[in-house]
Amino acid sequence: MTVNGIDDVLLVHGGTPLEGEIRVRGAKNLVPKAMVAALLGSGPSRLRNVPDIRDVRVVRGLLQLHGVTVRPGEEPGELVLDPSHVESANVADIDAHAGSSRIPILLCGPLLHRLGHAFIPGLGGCDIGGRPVDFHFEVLRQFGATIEKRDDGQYLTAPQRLRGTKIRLPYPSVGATEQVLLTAVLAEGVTELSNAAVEPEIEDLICVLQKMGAIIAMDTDRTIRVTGVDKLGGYNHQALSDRLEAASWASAALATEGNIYVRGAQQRTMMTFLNTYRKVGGAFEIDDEGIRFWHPGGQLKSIALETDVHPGFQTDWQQPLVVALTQATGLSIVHETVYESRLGFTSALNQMGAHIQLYRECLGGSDCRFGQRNFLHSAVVSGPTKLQGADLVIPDLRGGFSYLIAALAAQGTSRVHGIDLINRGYENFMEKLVELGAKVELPGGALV
Ligand SMILES: CC(=O)N[C@H]1[C@@H](OP(=O)(O)OP(=O)(O)OC[C@H]2O[C@@H](n3ccc(=O)[nH]c3=O)[C@H](O)[C@@H]2O)O[C@H](CO)[C@@H](O)[C@@H]1O
Ligand SMILES: C=C(OP(=O)(O)O)C(=O)O
Repeated sequence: MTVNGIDDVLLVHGGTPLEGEIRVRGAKNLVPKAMVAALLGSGPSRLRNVPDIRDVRVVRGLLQLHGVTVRPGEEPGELVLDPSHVESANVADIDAHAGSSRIPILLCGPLLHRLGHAFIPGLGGCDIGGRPVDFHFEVLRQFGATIEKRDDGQYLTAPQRLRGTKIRLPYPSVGATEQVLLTAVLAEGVTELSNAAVEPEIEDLICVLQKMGAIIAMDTDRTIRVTGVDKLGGYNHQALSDRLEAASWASAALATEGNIYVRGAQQRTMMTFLNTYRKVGGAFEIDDEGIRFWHPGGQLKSIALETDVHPGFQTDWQQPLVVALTQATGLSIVHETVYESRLGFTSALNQMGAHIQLYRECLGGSDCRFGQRNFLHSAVVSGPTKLQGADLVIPDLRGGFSYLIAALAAQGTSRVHGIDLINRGYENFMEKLVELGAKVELPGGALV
């Protein structure tokens, strides 16, 4: 594997606890959506705390193709997005963005409002399940859009102004909820969405839209009501920080017996993770600027863990924490209920010496959509096990970070292939590793 002609591999010499301080910035799962929201405004928007990750670069390119001017603002990490010239956009090169991320589908509503038509190329994102987008197209149809599937993507049109509607999602999908929000705000009349996702990144997107002039009410029962308005302005917003990246570093501290202060980590968005971390035996201390995570010594404890929609245990926290669970005493149970194929990454951990057995049954509590359907979506992790360095090929974003953690916790040297994928959602991760004292090398002995 090469990226720009350079071997896409990192040598990791394990066995050193990660110690020090790193900073997380705006959330990968909020910032690109807030950038898309800027398309809805009649004037420029300012987004602060933007991380330098590939998913942000992809959306920036997509918006520029559609005529949005995107430029750095006055402070570091600030973007100014001006959608004044969207009507004259030239989107001939949009195919270049096929397979790049999941965000293009969220352009549907804004483009239908602005142009009356949209073209959405094939989507990317992590290969952790089928990841259909049927809910998205169904809700767009309900708003009044027509959708035509062609070989190169989906063509959408809105013959008239989109109309508010009443929608119930079959599952509280994050993306489909965002699709409804970004479409309903400028639709005619009221939209009522039930069984909505209520992740903190969705609340933050609602804050962005409200700043633009939208009228959105959230009930306690997963119902969101949007009263459409005729026009929205720009926004000025500080993006919520990345609770998923923060939890990855917390898991790294635990698995390597280290101590990491994560500047930017927020208690409010990480409560469920923090409870689980404490049950496993991890220690943390919260202050106004961030959270310190560390291994307090002694044995870690096995737990039963089930991923779920918010406020449950977020699925993107699962893979990094599983590496720490290989170091806990006894049998841990992990039931993945959000993605049917998010445990495949464990086979490489077994090659390193872990004992993780996968099951088709729903283990550890409730039945989920994947029970009795032949998906290996439950795991039993027995520990503690000593890990040995190995040759690892990164399968997906969080799986990739998990392999880095495993390699850092292992004895000996690992070659981790495909590391560029991690740049999709972790800002400057190699520099951060070095700051934390990790012994990592690029091929040929180059220092990171
Ligand atoms: C860029 C981004 O924000 N990604 C996040 C987002 O992904 P994303 O928005 O893609 O995830 P969803 O919440 O939509 O998916 C949840 C489940 O719903 C299913 N589904 C979804 C849509 C649909 O039309 N049909 C359907 O069946 C999916 O296959 C999956 O099983 O939320 C996930 C759940 O918190 C996170 O893991 C991802 O990190
Ligand atoms: C699954 C993830 O992201 P995406 O939806 O962008 O693939 C993730 O961030 O772990």
